[in-house]
Amino acid sequence: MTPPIARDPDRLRTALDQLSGLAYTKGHGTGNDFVLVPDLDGETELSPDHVEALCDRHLGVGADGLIRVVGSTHLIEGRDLLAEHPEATWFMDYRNADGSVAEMCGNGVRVFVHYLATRGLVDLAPGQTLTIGTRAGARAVTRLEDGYSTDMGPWDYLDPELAKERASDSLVLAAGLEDPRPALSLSLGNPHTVVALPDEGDLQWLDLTKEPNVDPVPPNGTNVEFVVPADPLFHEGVGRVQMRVHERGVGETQSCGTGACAAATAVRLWAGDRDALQWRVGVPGGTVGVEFLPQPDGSERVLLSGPAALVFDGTMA
Ligand SMILES: N[C@@H](CCC[C@H](N)C(=O)O)C(=O)O
Repeated sequence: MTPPIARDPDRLRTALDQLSGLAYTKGHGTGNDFVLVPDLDGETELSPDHVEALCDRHLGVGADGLIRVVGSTHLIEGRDLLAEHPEATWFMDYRNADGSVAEMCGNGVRVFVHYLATRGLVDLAPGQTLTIGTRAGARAVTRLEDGYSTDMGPWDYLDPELAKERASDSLVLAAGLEDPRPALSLSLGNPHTVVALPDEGDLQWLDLTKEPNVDPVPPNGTNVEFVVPADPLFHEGVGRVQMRVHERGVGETQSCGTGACAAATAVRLWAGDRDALQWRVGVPGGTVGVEFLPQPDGSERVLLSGPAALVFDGTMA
């Protein structure tokens, strides 16, 4: 991640000048906010500088990430996916605020589908499901009365060799913690490293303006989730976790959907309770639901549910 002090305002201003006339929509899922750029026919080239400038909270629109709304036939990753999933005709081209590409965004996928549904680009009534393309593969998103539920695919250990029989595979030190703490790295299509803290006081006092130190750092970097399991952990059969997150390519965000799935997965593994299928994960921007669906081959698919909102439309001056 680029340290704020290294920001180059001239480079970002130049990038913004090149985007004059660009239409966008601002949206969010539990406070994880995005600039959505409709590019239905794949005609808009967005460089890392363009993305960084649009996401800049001082010079641009401001967001944790950018989502290009594009037909799957208009990018290589989309065309590759269409061969196996011809129904995935829309592609969520997601980028982090620093301009880097990420495989998946759990909150973004709901906001993306909400955009398609409310702008009349797809017909999607509550109860109906739409499959969309992402760099982590096809994802089925079901519209609910009050939000969306996404089949995020199976969770996995980031490094199955290292982690399978162990509760942790790395150490994480963050500003506000006295000592490095054990952590477990998981994949939800993108990489996550989950760290448990003893209580909510520890969570509140973390300073996530600085990037946490992960040792060893996974090959493609990682999002870091700090979690506090509720006490008692279960209420009416639902597991409860509070979380803060430092996202790869962004910094601290109000919420991270894939991160919430990783947090529930790690806490469930640590609790040793594979029968606990329903979880609620509290984040600074709200609450999301996580459900595990055991599969005949022993894997478990993860369902993520939560709200999606569009806030305003704009055009770059
Ligand atoms: N906020 C997202 C995750 C976005 C990508 C992440 N920063 C990465 O680089 O993997 C979510 O809701 O999942």
